[in-house]
Amino acid sequence: MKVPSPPPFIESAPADQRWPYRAADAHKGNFGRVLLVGGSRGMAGSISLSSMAALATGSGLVSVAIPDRCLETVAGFHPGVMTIPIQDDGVGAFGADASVNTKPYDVVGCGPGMGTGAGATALVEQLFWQADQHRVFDADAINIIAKENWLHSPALLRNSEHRGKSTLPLDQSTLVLTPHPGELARLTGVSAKDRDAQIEAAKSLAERFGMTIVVKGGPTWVVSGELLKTAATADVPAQNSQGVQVYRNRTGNPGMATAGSGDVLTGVVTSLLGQGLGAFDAATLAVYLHGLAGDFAAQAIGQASLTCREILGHLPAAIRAIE
Ligand SMILES: NC(=O)C1=CN([C@@H]2O[C@H](COP(=O)(O)OP(=O)(O)OC[C@H]3O[C@@H](n4cnc5c(N)ncnc54)[C@H](O)[C@@H]3O)[C@@H](O)[C@H]2O)[C@@H](O)CC1
Ligand SMILES: Nc1ncnc2c1ncn2[C@@H]1O[C@H](COP(=O)(O)OP(=O)(O)O)[C@@H](O)[C@H]1O
Ligand SMILES: [Mg+2]
Repeated sequence: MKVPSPPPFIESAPADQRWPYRAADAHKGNFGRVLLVGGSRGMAGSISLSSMAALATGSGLVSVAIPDRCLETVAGFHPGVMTIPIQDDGVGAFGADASVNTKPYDVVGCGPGMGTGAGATALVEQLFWQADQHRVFDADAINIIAKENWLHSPALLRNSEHRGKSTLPLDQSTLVLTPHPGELARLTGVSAKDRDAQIEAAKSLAERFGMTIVVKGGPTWVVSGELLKTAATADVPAQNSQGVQVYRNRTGNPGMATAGSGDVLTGVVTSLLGQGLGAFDAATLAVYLHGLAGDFAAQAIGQASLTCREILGHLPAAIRAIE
């Protein structure tokens, strides 16, 4: 099989034509069963924002797995979101033996507001292994990978022996990471002040593991090794010299530098993966749409007053603009 050549650097949004089509006889099962994992007492809003963003961008069914003590809080945000209580450590974080059944879902988004304690670490480790399923890791899921040094010493994964494997699956083409510059600095060791070096470090990870990385900021970049690893699963090995796919987003504004705005993005990326887009397509369309919603929100109320609520509230207008 011929290894696909990487697309050229994409300057403008390629996203406009790619909104998932809705057939006349469609039902909710056609648009993705989404699971979001995260939250803790004090940061229940984060994962709730992700869940509402998933619903607002077309997901058919959205469930949120949260520490038991947060269930009523999260359930109160949106009546369309289902909640799954997970073992609690007694004070509103995931308990040390926390685990989650991901089988019924098409995609899992994980990380916002979950902290980096024992239970959160156990959940992220579980999900890290499940490379046969699309996953989005944000915030504390990324912080945990960095803290545990799993990308650089995958054998450190504590459950390795139980799974009969000694190292992390090197094909992580189903994984999307959405770090802000602080999280990317923890993951790569490259300072958040050196944007160019951060993007290069993200490209190296994308190339090595096939993963897709959304390097958030103004502007946001998406780098992806998805095609390389997809090619590697056929009858030829990955030819990493082919390079990674790179996209620079052109929507968004500094008004989006406000708490919870990244949590909304996590929900949008997860939603689009659940609707059948590949990792690179889902990530690029999500950042484009999220930025456009932020631009509409800024037009409506100004950058200073912009909050995560307004980004969420303008997602429908952003979708209408690109449909
Ligand atoms: N409503 C909620 O419950 C919210 C919960 N959140 C959660 O709060 C926890 C901590 O996340 P935070 O992101 O606040 O904290 P972090 O400590 O991860 O990030 C903040 C630090 O990262 C660096 N940083 C971030 N963006 C940067 C940029 N654009 N350029 C340079 N440096 C940058 C800065 O050093 C900054 O002090 C996570 O679990 C997160 O999901 C946040 O998502 C905010 C909303
Ligand atoms: N100056 C900026 N210009 C454009 N977008 C920005 C800017 N600052 C932040 N954003 C966007 O806002 C979001 C912030 O994400 P993050 O820091 O994870 O927020 P939180 O964790 O509070 O939800 C990202 O999508 C990022 O691209
Ligand atoms: Mg964040």
